[in-house]
Amino acid sequence: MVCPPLETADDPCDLSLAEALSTTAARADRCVFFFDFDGTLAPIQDDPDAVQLAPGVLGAITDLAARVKRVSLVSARPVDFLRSRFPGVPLTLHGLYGLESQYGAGETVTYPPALPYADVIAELARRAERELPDDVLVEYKRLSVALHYRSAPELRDTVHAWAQEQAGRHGLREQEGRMVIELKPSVQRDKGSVVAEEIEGFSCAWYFGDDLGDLAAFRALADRRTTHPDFLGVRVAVRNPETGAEVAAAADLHLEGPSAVPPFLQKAVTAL
Ligand SMILES: O=P(O)(O)OC[C@H]1O[C@H](O[C@H]2O[C@H](CO)[C@@H](O)[C@H](O)[C@H]2O)[C@H](O)[C@@H](O)[C@@H]1O
Repeated sequence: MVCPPLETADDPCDLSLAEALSTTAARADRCVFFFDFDGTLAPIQDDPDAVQLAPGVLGAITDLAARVKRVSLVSARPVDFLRSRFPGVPLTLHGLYGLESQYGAGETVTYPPALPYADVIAELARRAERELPDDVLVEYKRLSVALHYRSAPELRDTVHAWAQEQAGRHGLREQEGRMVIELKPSVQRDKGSVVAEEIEGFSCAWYFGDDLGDLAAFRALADRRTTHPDFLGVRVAVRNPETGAEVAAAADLHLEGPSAVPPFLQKAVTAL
């Protein structure tokens, strides 16, 4: 565990941040850095389409990508959206919780078991527009649909009940997030399986996340540390008032929001 730099740890740490960075530097060619997108690299806004990177993120991620073996985004956003925010940066992109991926400049590939769900998801998005109150924002993403209640938090129970019923009826999975619930295919693919797959062959990985969907990725790093004691896995929680406590409790290190990520990365790049 890495000692949190921003607060006193309850548990004794067996690795300081300085040691984690020096170990990472020694293994930079076998190290991968993972980042969630919303709430981690970009501040939360009411309108998902309007979201932009926090100042300094583009430069910091570009610099980091030149120093370590791989930088990957692991997000619930579609790959095309992620690419639009990082034009020309050499990243591996995992969108829709890993249901689609783009490796380098290659084509976007879809996780095949999810494809049969495309029609039901499209129909569900249309029904959500008709059946849910106008204040619920329906974000259709080809293989999943996000039902946002950020502008009307009092609708949370209504939205959750609708989602639960539809999930049961169509054999879908629910994924809760920050003022949102998503319906997605019932397949064995999430941020945890993406990370578990990617870290094969690496001896070092960092994961930065802020939301409940990121907990599976944190667990993948912890599991790897259990089976490979020499593996360096660092879980970084980006704090927020919504899901922050649960995510922070599972992390080794805490940052105070997306704006704290670029200065932290620039320090890391200098250390590497
Ligand atoms: O895995 P992520 O990259 O963190 O994506 C999770 C969800 O992020 C977006 O929703 C969240 O951010 C919105 C824009 O700031 C905000 O309005 C919303 O309340 C948040 O839940 C995105 O729109 C969703 O599709 C993602 O599932």
